[in-house]
Amino acid sequence: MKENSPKIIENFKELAKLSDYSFVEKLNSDPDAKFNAENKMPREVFSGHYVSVKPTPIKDPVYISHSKNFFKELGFSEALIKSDDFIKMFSGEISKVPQPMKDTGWATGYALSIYGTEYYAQCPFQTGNGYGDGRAISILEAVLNGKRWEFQLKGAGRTPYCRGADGRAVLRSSVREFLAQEHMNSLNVPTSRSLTLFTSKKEQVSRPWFRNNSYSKDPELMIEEDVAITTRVAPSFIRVGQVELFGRRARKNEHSEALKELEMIVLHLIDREYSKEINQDLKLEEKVILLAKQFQNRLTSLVANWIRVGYCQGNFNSDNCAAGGFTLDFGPFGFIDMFDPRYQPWTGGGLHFSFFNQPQAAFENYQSFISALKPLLKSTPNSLQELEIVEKEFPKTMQREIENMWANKLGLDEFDSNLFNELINLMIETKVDYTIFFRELSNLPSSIEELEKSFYSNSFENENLKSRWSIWLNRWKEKIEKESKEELSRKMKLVNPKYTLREWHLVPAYQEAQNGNYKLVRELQEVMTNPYDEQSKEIEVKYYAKKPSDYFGLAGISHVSCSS
Ligand SMILES: Nc1ncnc2c1ncn2[C@@H]1O[C@H](COP(=O)(O)OP(=O)(O)OP(=O)(O)O)[C@@H](O)[C@H]1O
Ligand SMILES: [Mg+2]
Repeated sequence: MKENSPKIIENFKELAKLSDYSFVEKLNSDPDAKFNAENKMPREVFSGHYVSVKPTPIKDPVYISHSKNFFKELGFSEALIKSDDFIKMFSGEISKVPQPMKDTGWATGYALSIYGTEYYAQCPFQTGNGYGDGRAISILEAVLNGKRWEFQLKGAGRTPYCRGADGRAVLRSSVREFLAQEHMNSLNVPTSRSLTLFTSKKEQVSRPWFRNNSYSKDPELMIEEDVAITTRVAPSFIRVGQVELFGRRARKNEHSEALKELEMIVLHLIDREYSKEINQDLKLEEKVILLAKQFQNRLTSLVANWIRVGYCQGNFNSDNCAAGGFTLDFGPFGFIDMFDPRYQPWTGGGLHFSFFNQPQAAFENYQSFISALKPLLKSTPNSLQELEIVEKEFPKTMQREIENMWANKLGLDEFDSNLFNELINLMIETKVDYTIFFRELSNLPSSIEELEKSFYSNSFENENLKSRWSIWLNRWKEKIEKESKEELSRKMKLVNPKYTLREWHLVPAYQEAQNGNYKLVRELQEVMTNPYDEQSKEIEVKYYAKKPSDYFGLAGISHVSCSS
């Protein structure tokens, strides 16, 4: 028992000793950084994998929450969250950290493809050289209990990639990201992790938003919001877009080191995210093929998991797609209430990133990733061909993952397309609450009435619909009959969460936080980090509930216009 429990890091000095910045040391830094005093103005970054940037701290940081679970996993003592040095660091003040910690952070450039099309327009210089981490700054790498982690502040001020924006994140979006990220982990879906959440009452920034009780799809005014910094943690923050940036430069031979820099970032990605699966001694081309296969496995499994838990990443561009195959960027996200395959919570996102289109969006990102790898195989045509074969397998792999996921959600040994298609039709026609429906189904109901609490409309007035539901339920029951009832119900409840983080739960939590009351944020954190468990009656009444009808179509609840 003892051997497995992590070594506890009692204080900040011990944490400092464990820092180890191999990222910064192995990769190329932007050679122009030294000519720019602070690197906080938009400018083109032509080469190098990262730019050194000092974060801009938020003044008089106010603690809102930290992840107790993740502290435990890292071996962080709870005392750390009370330490002034720790609070300073994770609210952006790193100028006086003890060595070997570094007193500068780093931001990385990345490219943008939207649904597989390369974009340059979002870069202020129209070259792509000014696009990247505009407000995310990594500040620490450390090996903790044998595992390497990168710590990144979101909302820590301007970088060369800020494009003239303020480099800040507001309290609203930071509360959403902090909670959703931890929730995702507790749903057993791979994700970057939340460490801490701090706000400041001393700085406000403006964001486009809606009037109260508005139904507008477009933002109607600018509102002032307090700033905040969340720290997220992952083995790396390499995005598909980042590999693409170097892939594009190599393809166009933009400078003499371009191909070398692509190779470096790809090998680095393998080191950081795929070292277990890909042997160090293989040749470059073999590594590239394995990377393509492994990323395919992870990405397809990730998207199947998102659908399983009702999550929609409303802006699944290549720059929001982590090359390690985990969830990244909890901005324009939503957890679905009423089932609709076209659900898209973010008004800026478009239908191509809607709920059931996520597998296709993932494929587009995957193709962008593969294109970025191709320059590395120019001199090995056989490997290039093999890579293209792997690429073409994506839809099949995705299909397999999705079908397995549906089979598990329904407690079946095997996917049954007839049963599934009829269910989807019924769910759409009846307007069911996605989470409640599958959780109630996990109780193995004997009649369709037992599922009614997940229905938004009074469907049983429609005899035809009612009889179709009964037929469906009977057919489903025939399929599951072989198993022990208790065991099956238990298994289904492990994949069908009882609690998901709905927007109308988040709204009062961040609104109260804006007033200095963090009780709801902490309550939501507690509930949503145990999403599969039965919790108290009071919690059930409050959170295991359909979206109230007044909220349908309401701006800020049913859809968001600004995720930052
Ligand atoms: N307030 C801001 N100041 C500077 N840059 C910003 C700001 N908001 C967004 N950006 C940048 O705009 C780009 C697109 O934003 P997007 O909403 O996808 O990302 P994000 O939520 O900031 O960050 P991430 O993907 O790092 O979680 C990103 O490169 C991001 O860094
Ligand atoms: Mg983003």
